[in-house]
Amino acid sequence: MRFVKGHGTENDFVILPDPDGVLDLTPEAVARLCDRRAGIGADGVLRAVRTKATEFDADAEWFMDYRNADGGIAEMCGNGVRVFARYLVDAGLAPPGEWDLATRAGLRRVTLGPSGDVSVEMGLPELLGPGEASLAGASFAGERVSVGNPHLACRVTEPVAALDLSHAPDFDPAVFPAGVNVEFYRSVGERHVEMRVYERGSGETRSCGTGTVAVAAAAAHGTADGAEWTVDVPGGRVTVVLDGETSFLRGPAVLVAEGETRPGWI
Ligand SMILES: N[C@@H](CCC[C@H](N)C(=O)O)C(=O)O
Repeated sequence: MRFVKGHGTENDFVILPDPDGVLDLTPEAVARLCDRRAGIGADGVLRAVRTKATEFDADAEWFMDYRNADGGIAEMCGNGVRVFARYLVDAGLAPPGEWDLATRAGLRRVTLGPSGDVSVEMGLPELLGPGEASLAGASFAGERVSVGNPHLACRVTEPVAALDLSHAPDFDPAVFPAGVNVEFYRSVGERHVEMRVYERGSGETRSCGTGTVAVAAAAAHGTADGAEWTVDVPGGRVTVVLDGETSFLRGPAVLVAEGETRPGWI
């Protein structure tokens, strides 16, 4: 099985080229690929399949089939879209410029040159009201946000580096029946926040694109039309623009390796 490895602010992915949709990608295979000791290691898998080879009906040539490291399916992955677009352009499967790709959360418009940062239109983040999570016995109030996938953005006052994210935050499954990605963010300047995240299905990651949009939306709370937010994550920095009708996520997308899994391993 051919693969490419890439990351966006160190949120890393195994990309599986599967233009004709012939791969039988089981949750177990995804978990093995993502295993950091016994596999290639990644926060998730991006299967690159032509939309016409899927059950989805969308006006885009390519569909991003995203899976979390535990093998579960998620609706959207902001950094994944950026890395996926960089892969398609690098492989000559899509042109530099502006075009749509299909995801389970709908079409996403990407903008990119032959190299460098990738920007993706993420849609309007939906603020859904208050929520709560607890971590190491402490309770954190947050804002529930949908960016196609579910988030709880919790504002904190201490540096986020001080948080113990070695265990998953607890939350009320009645409030988050499909699970939730939990972000902790602190304001460090004007429209500038630092953030850490514990992702559903992947654990703590060094960045989460949809999470950065959720955090910017929660911090702005509907007051920042046209405003540009800087979000620092453990893996680097991204920019989020909220314009009242949609949002944009911009940041680096890097391909680092490619190869072939050993026959019979998966
Ligand atoms: N890292 C991603 C989000 C991936 C999906 C998430 N773990 C979920 O289950 O919703 C991003 O960059 O947005």
